[in-house]
This record gives sequence, C-alpha cells and structure tokens, in this order.
Amino acid sequence: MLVLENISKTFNAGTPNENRVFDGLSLEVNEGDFITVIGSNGAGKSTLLNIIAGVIPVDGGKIYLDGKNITNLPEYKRAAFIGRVFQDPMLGTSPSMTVEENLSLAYSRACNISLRWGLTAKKRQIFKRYLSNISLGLEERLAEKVKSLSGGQRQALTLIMATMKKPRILLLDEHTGALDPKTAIIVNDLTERIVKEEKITTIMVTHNLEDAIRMGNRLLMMHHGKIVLDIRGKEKAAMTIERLLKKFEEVQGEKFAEDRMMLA
Ligand SMILES: Nc1ncnc2c1ncn2[C@@H]1O[C@H](COP(=O)(O)OP(=O)(O)OP(=O)(O)O)[C@@H](O)[C@H]1O
Repeated sequence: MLVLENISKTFNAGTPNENRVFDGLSLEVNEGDFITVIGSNGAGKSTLLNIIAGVIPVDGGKIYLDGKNITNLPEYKRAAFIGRVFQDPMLGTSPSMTVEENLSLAYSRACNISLRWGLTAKKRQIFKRYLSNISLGLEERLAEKVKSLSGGQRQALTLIMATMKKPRILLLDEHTGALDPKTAIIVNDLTERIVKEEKITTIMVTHNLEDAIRMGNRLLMMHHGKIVLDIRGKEKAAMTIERLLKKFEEVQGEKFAEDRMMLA
C-alpha cells in the first residue's frame, strides 16, 4: 500500500557538511503491516519517517500510497491520511487547551464535521470511554489543561488523537523514548491495542530492541541509510536479541554499536 522507490536524499548538498543519507532506498509496506524500525545512530530512521510524512522532500525517487504518486504532495495534505506521534510529549497536543477540548478537536476532524466546541454530554461519554481503557487516570482529568499532564498521559492522548480518524498510516518516532519504563509499557500496550483493533498500518521507530522484536509483524534494521535486515513472519516470531545482533554481524561484518540502544 505504501511504496518507496529508489529514494535519494542528501542534506546540505554542495557544502562541506554534505551528508548523503539515502542513495536508492526502496521499501514496500503492506496493508496491515506493523513495522518496527531499529538501527544505529544517524542511520536515517527519523529521516525515513519525515520523508513519508512529507516533512522532508526527497532529491530523487518516488513515493506511492495506494498506487497514487504522493512524492510531491505537501506535508499538510499528507496529514489528512498520516497519523504521527513523536518522542517529545510536548508535540501533538495543544497544551493550553483541556484534555476534552483536544479530544473534541480530533473528534471533529475524525467525524468530518466543522469545528464544534460544544462539548455535549454524549461526546464526554465517548471520551471517557476512550480514556478509561488506559490505566493512566486520564478519564478523571478531562477538564484539566493538557500542560498539567505527565509525559505518559500526553503521549497516550496524542496517540488517541492521531488515530481517532483512522489514518492510512501511523508513524511513531520513538514515541515512548522519553517515558519512564513503567509508563512506556502502558503506552506501548495502548499502541498495540489501537493498531490491532483499528488494523492500522504502522511504522514505529524504537531504540528498544526488546520492543522491536516483541511488537509488530515485521522488523527493519537500518544502517548507514540502508535497510540491512527485513525480518517478518515466523522468523520474527522466533527472533531473540542475541540472534538479531548475530544476524546483523553476519550481514554487515561488524558489531552493532548504538549509544542509546536499550537491550531490554
Ligand atoms: N533536517 C536535517 N538537516 C540536516 N541533516 C539532517 C537533518 N535531519 C537529519 N539529518 C542528518 O541525517 C542523518 C540521519 O539522521 P536521522 O535523524 O534520520 O537518523 P536516526 O537513524 O533517526 O538517528 P538517531 O537514532 O540518532 O535518532 C544524520 O546524519 C543527521 O544528522
């Protein structure tokens, strides 16, 4: 459903800081794929998501979504069918608005109705139901400003808002990376539940190898702008951290080194 064909991207071309990140990168994402992406520092993981979202234009190559060439489609137009959650809990929600106002905005968008600020009892019921499934106590804080929430509560809210109108593709860029381990588990559980229930095609960048192996149906390992491993199905189900690191070594002829990688 999403095809990246022969993508090339160089930052600061023609300057002493020239940095060729991608040189002929191709990727085919299938409908319903939940892909986890890991890789060394600077491998191009965030750039890959930014290229899909239209934040960063490509120098060459094509991007197709459902057979339609979206290579030149601007970010704001892609936002209509792409949901995103970033590492920074400050992004994705409006801090000076309350939880229910934020949800109301996303709900209006999801239902394709004009912006309605009226928070009816029915809407409140719906929001409470959404939030009470998450063990973060958000359902009790509907009338509070988002800026007073914890990082985990904000990420959960952002995730709910990003998926309220089922996106064609959900991009998660280390969305639990700034959370404490316990909260990260809750947000990851919520992610898995939403992705599964809504059957959302998802690409998730993570620095946690264990999460990358456990979550999703397909795992990509990136290194120096290339996808060096693409593991799926039974092979992924049987994968362990040790096996994954060994496989990387076999393919690359070097040990996997990454400063921020969490092995468990
Ligand atoms: N907007 C930009 N302008 C210039 N260089 C950039 C830009 N975005 C990324 N880069 C460079 O492109 C390369 C890939 O960066 P990217 O953030 O995609 O890597 P990553 O795999 O997500 O790394 P990390 O795991 O460290 O977050 C890096 O060398 C980075 O410095």
